[in-house]
Amino acid sequence: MMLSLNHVSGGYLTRRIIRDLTFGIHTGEIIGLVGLNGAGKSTTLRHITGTLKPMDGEVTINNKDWYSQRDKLALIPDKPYLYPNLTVYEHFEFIKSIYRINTDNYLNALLDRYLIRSHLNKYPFALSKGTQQKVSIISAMIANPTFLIIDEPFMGLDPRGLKYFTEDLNRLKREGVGIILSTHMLTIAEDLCDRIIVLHEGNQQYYKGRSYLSTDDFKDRSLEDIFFSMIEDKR
Ligand SMILES: Nc1ncnc2c1ncn2[C@@H]1O[C@H](COP(=O)(O)OP(=O)(O)OP(=O)(O)O)[C@@H](O)[C@H]1O
Repeated sequence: MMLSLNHVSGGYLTRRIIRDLTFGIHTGEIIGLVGLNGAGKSTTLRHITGTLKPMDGEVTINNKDWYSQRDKLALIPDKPYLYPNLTVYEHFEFIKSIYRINTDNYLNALLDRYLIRSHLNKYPFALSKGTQQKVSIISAMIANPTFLIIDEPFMGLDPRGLKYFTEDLNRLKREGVGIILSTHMLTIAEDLCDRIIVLHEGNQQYYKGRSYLSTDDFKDRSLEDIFFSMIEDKR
């Protein structure tokens, strides 16, 4: 199964932020999206999750229109969006009811893994930022998505949470989930991602492992090195 962006341009009202993006996310792979502040990473992800409609082009899942396939997507946003009037426990119950899923074993395992059990009866305002982030991560995982869309997930996590989260992303990939994640953490992206898209001033460039897909110029150079050469060249 594949989620595809076909010549997608878009932005806000009349302001075009991303231009002519064309790439696919296969199930069982992790794609990284990197770029400077304001490059359009979150805007790209908002087009994938349907929060924004493309001005041109289209987003499809397995060649079907996005809308009919939207239950295959889950989002971990950069700022956790938790319902203020629900406790953590009620939050998970709500997710289970709207996705009509019974994932209690999985949920229980994740509660222990992310140390959330002692927070189950708390409301979001009483949680630390990182704990809110973990609730958001678990909510997306128990929805059993085919494609997981993640916006800068690493910032608020403690080292333990970060370790388990990166392990979980690799596990989900092995289980056949397609993942796209935006991040500023280049070294994590390089370790985790099968392919990386560098967004810069509306352009997309690909980087895979240590070999650049279309030219020899980038062979054997780190993502950080390539990233800086891409953005500094264009100043
Ligand atoms: N809701 C919005 N309304 C209008 N313009 C917006 C909105 N959100 C973002 N923008 C603009 O779109 C451009 C791209 O922003 P976006 O948040 O996609 O960048 P980003 O690559 O995710 O940045 P960061 O690394 O800082 O998170 C910026 O110029 C920003 O000002």
